[in-house]
This record gives sequence, structure tokens and C-alpha cells, in this order.
Amino acid sequence: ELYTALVELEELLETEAVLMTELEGYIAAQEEKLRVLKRHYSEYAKEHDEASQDVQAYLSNPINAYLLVKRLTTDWKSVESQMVKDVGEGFIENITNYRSVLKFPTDEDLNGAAVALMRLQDTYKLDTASVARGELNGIQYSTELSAGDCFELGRQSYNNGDFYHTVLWMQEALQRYEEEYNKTTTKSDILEYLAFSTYMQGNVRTALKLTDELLQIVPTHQRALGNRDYYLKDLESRDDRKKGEDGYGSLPADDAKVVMEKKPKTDDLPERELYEMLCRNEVTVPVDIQSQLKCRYTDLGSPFLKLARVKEEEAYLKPRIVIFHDIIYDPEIETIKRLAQPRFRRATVQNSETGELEVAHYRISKSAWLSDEDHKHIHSVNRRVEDLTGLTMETAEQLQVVNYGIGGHYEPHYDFARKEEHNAFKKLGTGNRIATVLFYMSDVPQGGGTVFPSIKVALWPKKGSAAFWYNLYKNGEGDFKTRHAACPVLAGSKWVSNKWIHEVGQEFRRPCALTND
Ligand SMILES: O=C(O)CCC(=O)C(=O)O
Ligand SMILES: [Fe+2]
Repeated sequence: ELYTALVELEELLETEAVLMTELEGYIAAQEEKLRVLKRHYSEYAKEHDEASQDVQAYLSNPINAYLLVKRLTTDWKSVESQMVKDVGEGFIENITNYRSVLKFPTDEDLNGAAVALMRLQDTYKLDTASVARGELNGIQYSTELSAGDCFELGRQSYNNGDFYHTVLWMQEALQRYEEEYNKTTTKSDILEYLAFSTYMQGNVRTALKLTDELLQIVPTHQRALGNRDYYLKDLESRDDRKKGEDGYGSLPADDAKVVMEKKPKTDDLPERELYEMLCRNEVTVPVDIQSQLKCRYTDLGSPFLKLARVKEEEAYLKPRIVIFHDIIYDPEIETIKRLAQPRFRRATVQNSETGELEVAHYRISKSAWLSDEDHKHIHSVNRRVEDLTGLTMETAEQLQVVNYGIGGHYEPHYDFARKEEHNAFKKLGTGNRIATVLFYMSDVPQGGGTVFPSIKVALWPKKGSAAFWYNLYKNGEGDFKTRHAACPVLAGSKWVSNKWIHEVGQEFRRPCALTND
């Protein structure tokens, strides 16, 4: 699939350019065909008119008689062959050939891109009308969506069983439909989806009202008729139940407070809330902690860095999370992006029960792995990580390069493996992931932060900087406060590289301890 990385979507513009050229050619051929037919027609019209004025006089001329017969035999054959001529064939053939060389998105991409929009809408609390106007957080990004576009977004949500977003987008479609001069969809289609999803959201009365509206437009609509009966029965049975319960016999006035509660997500509610608030930059590190944070030029105790000190900024102290500024250079970034691009695969996660690598809705990006041998720039970057951290790269993983597409994200996770988990590191014999270095290789205009919910830290990508933290305590236990996430990218293309450093080989560089600290 293509929607999971922005670089791959860029290639779709090339596909679009080729398709436009083909379509233009097809239109020209079709116009030529019509031009020829029109010419034939006007010849017929001219002769026919003349003949009609005086049929006998016209036909008494043997040449005219001959020409009339000719017009309706050989001439007409050529008209017919012109009419049946399929000017599209060649173009369709071209397009079919392009399918194997150009990138084409699939239905999965369409769905993924729609789901990503819904994710952005939820995480960043974007209201449907603004998104439909092409506006994200008050910034105008694109052209407006038509009623048909909104309808299609609603339909995608519907197919995913997401009635909450179906209702939002069908309502928007309806509003836009009413204001549209050139209609891009039909009101009955919108009403059908809207009514049923409203019902699924628990609002029977509104569903009934919408279905009645639909039946006014299409009185014989079979599904609507069936649904209407069903909704009425449902209301009746609710009425009965209500009577039995409290004896009042009144229905809950669900119309008054349009019920549109989101599906309850009880599994991760508090962290989820905090995560999304951090992504929206609504939470900051408490002042008493913030006031202790420092920035410095430092050699970090490395002889090599004595003459090339680095800019270190503390983002948090326990656990210690630091940002190194201007630590990876533009030419290196360019090399990394160039080498990674052809190797990109959908990023996977490890199933903690089976140990298998699999794709997951909670990690949406493309990634590739680069090693020292791939380019001298990769070697330099790895060497720099060794200088910055004082840790050996002997047991580290290769450099992982990641690009996030529309709404791309990675929900809260630990970089280290938990004891009970099945994990590939056990087999490798390199120990757990002791530390993470995360290079930011692009700026991100909106969204795309790296956030740590349990300590309320948000790091914002800045091209050329890197974050560093230890995932494990000195006694090898995982530090659960390092749980972190990559917020959905709201605007722009986010590029990062991870260097995951392992335990084995660090014995004299970061000696073990008996307790956490
Ligand atoms: O992209 C980010 O900001 C964080 C990525 C991350 O946490 C990971 O890849 O493990
Ligand atoms: Fe991570």
C-alpha cells in the first residue's frame, strides 16, 4: 500500500500526469470522430433540404438519383463505421500497460487515507465543517470538499463499521448538498446512510425522521420502508420497557441531546486522553521540573567531542531525556532518505505472544534499515551515536529510517521488550534495547510530535536534531516512564531515523547496578 508513507504518495502525481495525458488524447480523438460525423451530417442535411424543396425535380436529374443511392449505401456505411469506431481502445490499452510500471493506489489506500483523516479529526479535535472547507487548525490547506467527497468519506467510515464518523460526514454531505449548484451526489443516498448510522448510534427518533424524509423523496424505497417498520417496532418496545420500569411511559428525549457518543474505549482511556492532549500541545512539563532543565555545550566526556562540543538540551531528568541540536547534517539526511526510499516496507510490530512481525493499525509508516556498509554517511552517523552515548554499536540494530504519511503515527509503546514477551532479541543474544537515539530528519509543520504520556513530555521534530534516552535502568529493568508515541502527522512529511542500542557490550561503558538507580 502507498498511503503509509508520504514519499510514495508523491509518485502518484506522476501517475496522475500520465493519466491526464491519456485522457486528453482520448478527448481529442473523440472530438475528431465527432467532427467527421458532423461533416457527414451537414452534407446529408444540405442535399436533403434541396431534395425536399422539389422531390420530383431533384430526382429527375439522373446524377442526383445516383447520388441519393450512393449516400444511402457506401456513404452511410462509412458513417456507421465511424459511429461504431472505438477511439477509446488504444488509450485503455496504454493505461493498462502503465498499470505495471506506474504506482496506482488501491481500495485499501482509499480506506487507509480516509481512516487517517478520521484519526486526525479525533486527535486534533478538528470540526467536520472546517475539514470540509480544506482548513486544518485554522490554516487553509486545500480546496473545499464537495457533497460527494463528504459522502464518500462517510461511506468509507460506514464500511469500517464506524457509525460515529459516518454520521458526522453524512451530515456535512447533506449540508453541502443543499448549498451545491451542480449536485455531486443525491440526497436520498445521503439520507439512507445517515438514517441507519444515526440508528446505530442509538438515536431511533432521528433515524425515523430521516427515513421519513427519504421516503418523501423515494416513496417506494424498499430498504427505507423495511427500516421504518423496524425503527417503529424498536420505539414501541422501548416504550413498553420504559412503562414497566418507572410507570411514566415517556420516551427518552434523545432528539433533544443528539446522542453521538464515541464508542467507549475503556482499555486505554486515561493514557489515551493524555496522549492526545500532548499531541495537541495542551500539556507541558510541570514548572518545578521545567525550571531544573538546562542547555549546555558539552563534550559528554568523549575525547573526540572535546573539539566539537555538541548542543545538549534536557527535556526531562528522571528518566533523563535529552535533545542534541544540529547533530545530523543535511547531506547525511539526503543520503539516508535516498538509500531508504527504494527499500521502504510497511513498518511492523512484534506480536508479544507469537514473536511474529506483523502490520498494525497503531503503527502507520514505512521503514527501511541501513547499515555501515551502505554509505560512508551511515558509518559517520553510527560513529556519532557512539561518541554521543559512550555506548558500543557492536550490538546495536541497523539504522531504521521511517517516513510517515497522512495521519501516520505510532501509538504509545515501549522500545524495550518486556520480560514476559516473546522477543527476537533473546535469540540474537544482544540483550534488550538499552537506549534509543531518535534523529529528526525533517521539520513537521503541524502534528507529528514524540510524546511521553506518563511524564507529560512532548518533543517536536526539528530537522537535524536527535532525542536520546535510556529505556533500561542500570539493573536492566525496563523504565516504564519511557513509554512514548509518535503523534499523527497533521501536515507535512515526517522523517526520522532510530538507532536502538543493546545491552550486551556496554558492561564497562554503563556498568550494571543492583537497584534501579
Ligand atoms: O517517530 C517518532 O517520533 C517516534 C518513533 C518511535 O517511537 C519508534 O519508532 O519506536
Ligand atoms: Fe519508540
